[in-house]
Amino acid sequence: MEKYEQLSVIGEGSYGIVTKSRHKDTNEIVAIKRFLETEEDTTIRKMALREIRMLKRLRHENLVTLIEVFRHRKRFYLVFEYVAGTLLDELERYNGGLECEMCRERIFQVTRAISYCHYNNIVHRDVKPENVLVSTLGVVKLCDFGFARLVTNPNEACTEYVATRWYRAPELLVGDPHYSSPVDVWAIGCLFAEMMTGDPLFPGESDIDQLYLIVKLLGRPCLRHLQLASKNARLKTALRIPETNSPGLQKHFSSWTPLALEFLSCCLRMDPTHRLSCTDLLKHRYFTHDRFPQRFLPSLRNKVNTELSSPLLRKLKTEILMSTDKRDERRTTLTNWTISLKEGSMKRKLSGDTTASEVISNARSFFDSFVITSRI
Ligand SMILES: Nc1ncnc2c1ncn2[C@@H]1O[C@H](COP(=O)(O)OP(=O)(O)OP(=O)(O)O)[C@@H](O)[C@H]1O
Repeated sequence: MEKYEQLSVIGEGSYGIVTKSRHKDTNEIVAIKRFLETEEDTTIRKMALREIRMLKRLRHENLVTLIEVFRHRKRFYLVFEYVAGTLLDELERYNGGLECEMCRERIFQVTRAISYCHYNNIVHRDVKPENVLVSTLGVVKLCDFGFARLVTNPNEACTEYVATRWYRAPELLVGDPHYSSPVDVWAIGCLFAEMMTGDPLFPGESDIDQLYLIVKLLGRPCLRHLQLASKNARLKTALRIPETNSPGLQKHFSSWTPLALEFLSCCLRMDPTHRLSCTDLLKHRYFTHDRFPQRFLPSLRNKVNTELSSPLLRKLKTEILMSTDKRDERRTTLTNWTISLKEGSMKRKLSGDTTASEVISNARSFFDSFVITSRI
């Protein structure tokens, strides 16, 4: 801990505190998440270890980068690249909602980040504006994997958890133990509507009120969820709204373009099995009708490379340097390196004699996201 100087507190969560800090030797600005005492408290220990495990598995340009993890006086510390803003800041700054193209850029990146998590069998479970970090150039980096869960067996029951209510899917509100990745898709829909209008779509004051607001706009839950809700007298009251009174999204957002509306409705289907997957959302005409991904992705990659948040670059640089012959760790030019890159089942070996930033930009030109699997 001595190598970092704390500058300010950025966020205080239920399980710890996040500070903006400076690496004393390199002047690098980082965000450090310090968990509450982790030795004695098993919940916090589990939470910290879960977040570390998840973050180590995941590397993507739209996910926050974990630089290092250490323990000091019985606590876990997670050191992240520092990202200057959040979607919540943007929502506060742009009263009445973000400009349409900005909404599309933000939600596209959020969907990419979650699609990558789902591809790796990870459900984030706490997608909300505070957890969508946004860099100065507009690069989205999803953070907070404290609630994230690895799902390998779709029939496995999940434990109940307390994620932010306003973005909670109907299946969570009725206590369906078999929820999965569609809960993140629901949250994407809520986030999108909030970006477009500036107001939270379902600002429930209690779990019952939350379900009531959803049903009031979108109509009744699916049969399975109605059956689950019928076992709970309080939930039953939330569902006592005649179907004809639910205006639906089209009436509610009558000024939206048809494609934006259709995208939203694909996220906010009451039956989770009818919601689109993130992979399909990325192919939705809302994004593709004017070749937006083809224009946006190269510019995103440029931004990422420009920002190549020095922590990420330095971490990778150090990793690569450490695994070379260690002749001179200070030099920026690497010689005779070989790294294997892997994205999903695709593998590629790169070799050369160049700088670490070129290694990374080479890697990025081959893959959207990558993990370095071996280095010489
Ligand atoms: N790398 C970062 N750069 C800048 N800000 C960050 C970074 N990581 C987290 N934050 C800010 O700190 C807040 C709290 O972080 P995080 O959500 O990881 O902690 P938490 O204890 O799990 O909080 P919560 O109880 O809200 O889930 C985030 O919502 C975000 O606004």
